Amino acid sequence: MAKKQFEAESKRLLEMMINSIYTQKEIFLRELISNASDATDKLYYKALSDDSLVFDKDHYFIKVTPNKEARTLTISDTGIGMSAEELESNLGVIAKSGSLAFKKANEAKDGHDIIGQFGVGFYSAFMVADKVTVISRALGAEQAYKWESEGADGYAIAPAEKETVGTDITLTIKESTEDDSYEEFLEEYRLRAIIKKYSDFIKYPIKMEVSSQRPKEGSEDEFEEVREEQTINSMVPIWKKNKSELTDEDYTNFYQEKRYGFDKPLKHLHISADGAIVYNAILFIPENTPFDYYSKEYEKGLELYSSGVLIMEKCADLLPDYFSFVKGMVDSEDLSLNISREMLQHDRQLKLIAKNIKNKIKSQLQSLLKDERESYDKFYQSFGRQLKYGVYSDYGRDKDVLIDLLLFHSSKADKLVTLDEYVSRMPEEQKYIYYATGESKERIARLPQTELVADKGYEILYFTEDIDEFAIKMLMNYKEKEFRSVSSSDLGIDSEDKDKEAEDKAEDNQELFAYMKEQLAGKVKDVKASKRLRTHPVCFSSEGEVSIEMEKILGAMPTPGQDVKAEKVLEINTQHDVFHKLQGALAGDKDKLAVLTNVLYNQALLIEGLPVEDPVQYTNDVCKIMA
Ligand SMILES: Nc1ncnc2c1ncn2[C@@H]1O[C@H](COP(=O)(O)OP(=O)(O)OP(=O)(O)O)[C@@H](O)[C@H]1O
Repeated sequence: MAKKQFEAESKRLLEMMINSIYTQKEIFLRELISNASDATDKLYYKALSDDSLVFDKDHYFIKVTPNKEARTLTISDTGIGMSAEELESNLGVIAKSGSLAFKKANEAKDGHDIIGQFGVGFYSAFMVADKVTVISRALGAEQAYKWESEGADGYAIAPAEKETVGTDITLTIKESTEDDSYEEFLEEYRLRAIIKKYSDFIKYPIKMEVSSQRPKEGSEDEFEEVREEQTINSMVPIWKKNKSELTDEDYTNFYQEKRYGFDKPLKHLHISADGAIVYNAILFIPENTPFDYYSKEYEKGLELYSSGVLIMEKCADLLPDYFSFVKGMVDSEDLSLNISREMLQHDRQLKLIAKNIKNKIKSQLQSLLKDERESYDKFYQSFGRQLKYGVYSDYGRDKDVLIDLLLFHSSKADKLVTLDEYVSRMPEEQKYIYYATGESKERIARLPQTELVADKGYEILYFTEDIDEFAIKMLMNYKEKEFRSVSSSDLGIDSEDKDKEAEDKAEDNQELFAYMKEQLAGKVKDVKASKRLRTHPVCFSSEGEVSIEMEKILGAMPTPGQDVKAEKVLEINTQHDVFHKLQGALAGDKDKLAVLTNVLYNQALLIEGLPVEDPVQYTNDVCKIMA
């Protein structure tokens, strides 16, 4: 059977190309500037093997010239140019990349990276132009040629005049419609912004004539507008510079110029990786929490460059959620781009980079914690909560990465402590890592439930954020020491006398506790003599997985029908005077016992920061006692 070639309907293909590949029109400029840069790189390569050519980088530039009256935008370069045949084959055949062919023929790899590879970027000009005119003179040729096209209808090539080697591409910008404005592509400020955004690190100067204000000659306070040619791009990417040449100030300037944040970076990381995957990255840990950081509006991600050209403004896949505060950029020549350069074809390389970056950030944070504790504390103030969310989310999948980066308030230190610090100073007989939850350190320190643990001289971690206890539940233990809430029914503390005493009291006071329990039916699971209270009369402890703090947090969430309750146990201090009142009331005045029970129950609620269920009843009961 005879084999036939597919026929591409070029017109349709061009239309599809123009209208469906790119999501943003502005990238046409990136594509044309990248082509101009490739054309100049080709001269450089030629000079490597041709002694008659001298390549002096300073002689080459790219120029962008808008002309509002004529509605044109011209991109000129001093690169290698194209002959009539090259115009025909490179611009007349969609998906034919002269640049890719050139790159393959010149395997040299020394930082002059040819950008083009798909052979389609040029046609993106038709997204904003009705007509594209290319005038080009090839290196070594006397005659220049003009290629002109109005898009799908085809193109024409004819001899033309051009004094110097290189290419001028002139776009006749489309008229604006109701939906789309094209005028912006003739505006100086807009062109400058697009160049800065995508092509800032093109290694040849991108020049444009711009207006600026200058003090008038002979006058101190008068200014005049002048037109002058300026180089818009920074050219040398800071990440390609030698680390030893760069100061902290250089990095801070880069951070601010790139508008990664309005603050100063707390720390930077400069990575030049050339292992399994080659990439450069500059990453920043910001000093302050961005105002929208803990909201769903916040978008994580790093800028992604391929050979110095911006591909994606926020590549989310490069950062795990728990490090979403990190800002910065990654540049790699090893990425498999898709045709629009807006996405990556397959993400093996990206996954490798992301993994590498994650490890680097973690080690950076670890050394900050070890060597610059004050800075780490500052960082933790801003982003510690995110690390704790990281421990909790995905069923604790990443807890091992994060566990040593966590800090908590403590009963024994003015500053935040790590779990390692806590465990390393635990007395030998201490079984658990104790924690207590509450609104603030001060309030937690006053909680009756902490009395026994504190009396024992054990350190207590103070959990002041909603996420703390949830994260700890996910961790379960640290260095084989289990976490235990000071409110839990079993504190694992041997206080035999107390235990015995409480058991005897329970025995003796069975009737009293049973009566109180009945009074509080549906509200508490049990009423019993406390082993943990020393001076306070009453408190709650909880049984089961849900703590009282968790009940509060879950109760405050706007999820209807989610009524998760802790199993509360009302603990009574049998050493306290009020206990004798209870005993007396059981024998003589049941009504009074009911009043006392209700008041004690509500007091336990108040201590926990839970709402009193019936404030009128409660105050009336208090008054009954007072009267
Ligand atoms: N300014 C220029 N000077 C010299 N040659 C050019 C110029 N612009 C385009 N070309 C030639 O035209 C070819 C097609 O350009 P086009 O932008 O469509 O694709 P590309 O740059 O090769 O690939 P990509 O689609 O990845 O950008 C280029 O490969 C190059 O050979």
